Amino acid sequence: MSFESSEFCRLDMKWILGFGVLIGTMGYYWWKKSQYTNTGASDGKIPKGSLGWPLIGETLSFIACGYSSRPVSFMEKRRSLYGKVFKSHLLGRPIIVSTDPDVNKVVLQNNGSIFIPYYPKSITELLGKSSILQMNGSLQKRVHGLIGGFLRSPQLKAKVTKQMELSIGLSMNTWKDKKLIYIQEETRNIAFEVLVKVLMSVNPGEDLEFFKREYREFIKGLICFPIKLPGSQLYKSLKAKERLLKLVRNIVEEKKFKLDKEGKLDTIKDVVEVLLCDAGEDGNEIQRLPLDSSEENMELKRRKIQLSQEYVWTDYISLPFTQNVINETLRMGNIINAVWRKALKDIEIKGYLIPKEWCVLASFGSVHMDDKNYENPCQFDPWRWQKKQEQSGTTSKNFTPFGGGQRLCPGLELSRLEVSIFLHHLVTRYRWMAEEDFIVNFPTVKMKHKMLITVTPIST
Ligand code: HEM
Repeated sequence: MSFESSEFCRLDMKWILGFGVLIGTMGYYWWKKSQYTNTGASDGKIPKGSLGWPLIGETLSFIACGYSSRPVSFMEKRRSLYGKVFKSHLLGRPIIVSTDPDVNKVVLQNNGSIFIPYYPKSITELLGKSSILQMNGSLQKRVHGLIGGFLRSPQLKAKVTKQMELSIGLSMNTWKDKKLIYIQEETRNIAFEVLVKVLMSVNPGEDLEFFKREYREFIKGLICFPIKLPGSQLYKSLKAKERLLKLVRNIVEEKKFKLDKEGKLDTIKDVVEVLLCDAGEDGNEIQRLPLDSSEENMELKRRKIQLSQEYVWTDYISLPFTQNVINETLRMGNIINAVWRKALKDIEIKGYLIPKEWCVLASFGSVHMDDKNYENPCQFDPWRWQKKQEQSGTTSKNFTPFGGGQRLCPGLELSRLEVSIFLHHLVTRYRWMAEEDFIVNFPTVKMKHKMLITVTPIST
């Protein structure tokens, strides 16, 4: 290439680059402006906030806060700048973030008609189109009703209780010799075993180990960059899902074959059978005991031994202080810290406009960790729940670990029951000292060092 032509090329490149930057900047400002003004008649009422950088918006600080020990700091910072409801741009979408319990309540209560679930792409890719979180209208209601009816049924709870006792017994019997226990691993294994049993009647063995292994890989991709190339986390998780589905399909086919052959099932054993038979049962009332001290678990155990009685599932959830401990754990743990929705039409809540097609992030974590709703929110204080009835700040709109409205978690009672059983056997069999540890919130909530404890058996 001659001097002139390479010089021309350099000049040309400068022009192209300069032009590119100009177009890019104009595009950015046009794009930003359009996000403020594309709402026609309702212009000007969109909550305040920043849309951040083109394309990535404020995603990087959102994720960085998620990895920190205080994931709600992303919300807190913006709440102090713009108010309880603010605008942002996350994971490729303009979004309205609500840390206001009243707004969250309206979002939860208007499922289907105004808001539909709208989770990040990695989640929807992994859960797939047939996930209940992607169902709407009458189909969602029907599937929710079937699953909920089954999960709340006293028969299932009785069965889960026996299984939990068995699993916990096997696990805790080995603790005497170990002394050092990774409590997170133990509880995860127990909960997983019981869940897979409840869903598909899978017993300990090769299949269960396969489920555990693949599920671990699957869950890693729930919040990640939505890139499906070989080697990426999403790709690996999708492959794990394929392998999981293959096994699930085999299990369902076997059950179907049996059902077709025999015409009906004598007893319904798991969620898959509920869905195949399309039948469910309603839950019953829980009797609460008047005790309210931390000794209640010991008291229950002594009573059971004295009367030579077996535990029934209602025993475990009748202990009010234990329920307070679980409430407080759910409040601070924020396992599901927010739900994601999309507005089907323009809607105004408390003076905030949520334009059609915009995404809404109803942040439960921010409400649970707000000192306006909970005094000293960073302090683990189960006693606060004893005053719950009198405290105006601790009403149900301020406590939504299981969501609300039509999509209220159907596994709510079962989860609480499982934790109650575990806590009962833990506090009545062992004393423990915990090593220092802290919560990691991304991509799922867990303890950084798997929560190591040193246990000492107690005699009763
Ligand atoms: C501590 C444990 C759990 C927590 C914190 C939790 C939390 C939640 C939340 C917040 C939602 C609402 C999602 C939304 O509105 O978009 C939900 C939905 C759901 N949960 Fe749970 N959950 C737990 C355990 C379980 C268990 C054990 C099961 C089943 C055995 C379960 C099954 C479901 C289902 C099927 C839905 C979808 C309901 C629908 O969209 O109609 N959950 N859960």
